[in-house]
Amino acid sequence: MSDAAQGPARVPALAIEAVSHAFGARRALDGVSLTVPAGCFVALLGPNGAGKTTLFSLATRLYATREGRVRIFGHDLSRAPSAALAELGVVFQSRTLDLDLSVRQNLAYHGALHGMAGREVKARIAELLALVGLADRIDDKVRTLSGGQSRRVEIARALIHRPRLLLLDEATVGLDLPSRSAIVEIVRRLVAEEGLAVLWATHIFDEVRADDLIYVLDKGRIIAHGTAREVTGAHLRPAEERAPDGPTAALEAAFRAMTAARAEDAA
Ligand SMILES: Nc1ncnc2c1ncn2[C@@H]1O[C@H](COP(=O)(O)OP(=O)(O)OP(=O)(O)O)[C@@H](O)[C@H]1O
Repeated sequence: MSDAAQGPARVPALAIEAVSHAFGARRALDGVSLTVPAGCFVALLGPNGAGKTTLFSLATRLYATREGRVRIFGHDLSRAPSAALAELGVVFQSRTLDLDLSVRQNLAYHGALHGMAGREVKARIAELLALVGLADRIDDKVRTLSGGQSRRVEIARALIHRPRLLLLDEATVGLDLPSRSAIVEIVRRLVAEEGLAVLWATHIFDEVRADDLIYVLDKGRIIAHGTAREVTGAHLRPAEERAPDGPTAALEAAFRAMTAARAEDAA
């Protein structure tokens, strides 16, 4: 029996197993394994150059997986790419909306690419724009939107075909605090209310909550995983863990300690 046939409760939304990737002699990912359970928010934390975007490029089949395996709701991305990709929505790090088209046109184009019928696309656009709080901007050109608003349109676009897994690569980078909070809030609501599974790549610690599952990626390797609370506890002495600045500062301190220890080992 294939993994996809075992029933939704047991099959993870995303299962990355022992994936490696090299650009020439540079090994960007080295035996990375990571699981996003169905209906869960998982954060992928890593500094610049850790390999987050490379991992996303493999999980979206932008790059072929040569070493290891990627499965989306049990569908092997190499062997059954259509079934796997039908379950997947992606918000890439760089902006990809057409600035001279309206919000509606950008979304409708994407719906057509997924083979959705016109009436279905129209209803889905209305539903999604209400969800991201942009119903009143439907006929405005994307050029007239703020950075945070365009990001929200990109989230709506990624969800147009009703995927059950959403990958976001540093979706809040370059945004001010209120815009960042609004986006994190929308994504967390989708997880809580719609049962969406999310892999949220970031290097911003205050976007992670103590109960979130996190994976810490550094120089192409997963160096810690568990809940943020567990990872913080495992890598900090108790006095630091009780830092007055709270869990964000504790997580950041734990992260610095882990990556610094690896840098010393490598020296
Ligand atoms: N197309 C490429 N050609 C050569 N090397 C690359 C390429 N893309 C990434 N790399 C290298 O692979 C490593 C991982 O890069 P990647 O972009 O995946 O990291 P990242 O965690 O997404 O970083 P950032 O947060 O800065 O986007 C880096 O050393 C980078 O220089």
